[in-house]
Amino acid sequence: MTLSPSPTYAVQFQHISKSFPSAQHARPVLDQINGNIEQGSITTLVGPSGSGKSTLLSLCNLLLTPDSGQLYIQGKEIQTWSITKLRRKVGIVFQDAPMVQGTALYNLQIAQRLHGIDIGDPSTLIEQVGLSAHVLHQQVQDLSGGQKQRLALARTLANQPQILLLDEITSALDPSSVREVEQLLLDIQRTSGITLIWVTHQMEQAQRVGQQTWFLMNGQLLEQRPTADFFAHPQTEEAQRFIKGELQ
Ligand SMILES: Nc1ncnc2c1ncn2[C@@H]1O[C@H](COP(=O)(O)OP(=O)(O)OP(=O)(O)O)[C@@H](O)[C@H]1O
Repeated sequence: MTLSPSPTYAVQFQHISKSFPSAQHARPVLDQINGNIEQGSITTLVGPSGSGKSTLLSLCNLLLTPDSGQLYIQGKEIQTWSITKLRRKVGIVFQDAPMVQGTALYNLQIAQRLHGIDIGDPSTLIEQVGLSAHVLHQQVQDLSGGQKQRLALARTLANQPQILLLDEITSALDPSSVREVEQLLLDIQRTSGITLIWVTHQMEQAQRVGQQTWFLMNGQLLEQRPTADFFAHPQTEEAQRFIKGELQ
């Protein structure tokens, strides 16, 4: 493991720990996490419910801060980033994309209105995520789940992030929309070289999209391996049980 910060890595975790004082259990939610995520790679984060996956993602754009350890984004210590620059560089999309009442266009332009960020041509953005431009004038409450999730993606991509954090983004979609959103992200990743860090509960998805897989359990990073190796030959008993579906 590289201990000195390196810009060849999108993200480096060094001895990262995190607890929530309000949590009922005493153990840390993340316990001494060490690992590097290469620029332009796709890493799937898997593990039982409550293992710390979302917390790990939230540290990467300072929605949360670690209690201890060092976290580097593109070789630069995360606390030394300006929050605006960091949030543009490191985008995040959640399962339930928060939308405000109004048209798709109104939602797409939120960053432009709030922060004066030029998002470019809205039609180009919306077409990039596989929606036709007429959707821009529809009310968001009239969009399907898949369309809303694509809109959320377009809104995040408007900032031209270099790292994209995806938290269970397809778990509310029907199977065909799941595959479409996956393909869309893989295409975007291939053409732009963006780094994807993708939390998923769907093991087939973790295998389809991942190049590397990190397995978390009880706040510990128990395995970090090429995805195919991880699923074919899990090394820890915990991962073996998890892959068999014995741990949820
Ligand atoms: N803001 C918070 N305050 C207190 N405890 C929290 C908070 N956020 C998360 N936790 C706790 O931290 C632990 C890890 O949560 P986290 O959401 O990171 O897990 P996860 O692996 O993403 O789970 P899931 O797969 O169910 O989404 C859980 O025990 C959760 O209850």
